[in-house]
Amino acid sequence: MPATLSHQVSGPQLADAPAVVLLGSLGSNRSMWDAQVRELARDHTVIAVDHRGHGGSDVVPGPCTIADLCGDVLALLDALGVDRFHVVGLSLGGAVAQWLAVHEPTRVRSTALLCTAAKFGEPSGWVDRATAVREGGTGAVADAVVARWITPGRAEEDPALVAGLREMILATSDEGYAAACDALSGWDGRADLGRITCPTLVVAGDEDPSTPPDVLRELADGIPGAEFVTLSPAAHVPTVEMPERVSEVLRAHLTSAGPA
Ligand SMILES: O=C(O)CC1=CCC(=O)O1
Repeated sequence: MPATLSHQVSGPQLADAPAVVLLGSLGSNRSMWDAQVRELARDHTVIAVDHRGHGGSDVVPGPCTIADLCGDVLALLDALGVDRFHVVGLSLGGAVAQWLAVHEPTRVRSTALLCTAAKFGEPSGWVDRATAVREGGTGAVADAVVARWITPGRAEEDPALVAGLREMILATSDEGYAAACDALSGWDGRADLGRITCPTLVVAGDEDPSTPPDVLRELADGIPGAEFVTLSPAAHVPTVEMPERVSEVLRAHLTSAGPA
């Protein structure tokens, strides 16, 4: 049964305005896309979404899979009357975007995969993180996670940005966060990458310790015709660290992918 997802629809809601779905990382909410929403909503219907257990979305107790998260997004889009869409996903959101591109090829117009992976390391790391959060809450991991989101140089210059991101993680439901870790532990999309046929952009952060550029390069190499861009200086969440550059790269991708 799909979860009801908190979301924000921005921009022209006309039949001819292409829809763009924005899906964020583990422990985030849709405010991580605020800058990109402002830019892209000038001429797209932008749907920024909170994953289940994140932001204002339903919390569904117990483990889930990437396919479950995709089912939530598809149910939301069906309810909004959106048939075809571009999907932009960062990290966890990028796994959801990959799955959608593989399994819903007639609906997905293009994908942009930011700071993500076809497999996020060994499953045991995610099982351990899920246990840590179920036992100690998101506070048990927040400092370590936020240190990977922003480059050390930027974190030193902008402690308010770091504090805001930490709050975002702390505001995520403990069970929602842990369930998303379960989804990441079971995620391995490597065998399916060749089935992604839509225009695809892959974006790396040059200082991303979670999904370093070689992981993104491997992802791009597995997807026929994928374009690859590295942002610098950027860690795991460039949408907040270098928002204008991310908006520019996404606009160029959406323009070249076209509405069809
Ligand atoms: O939280 C992290 O360590 C990085 C990450 C992996 C998947 C995701 O969404 O964030």
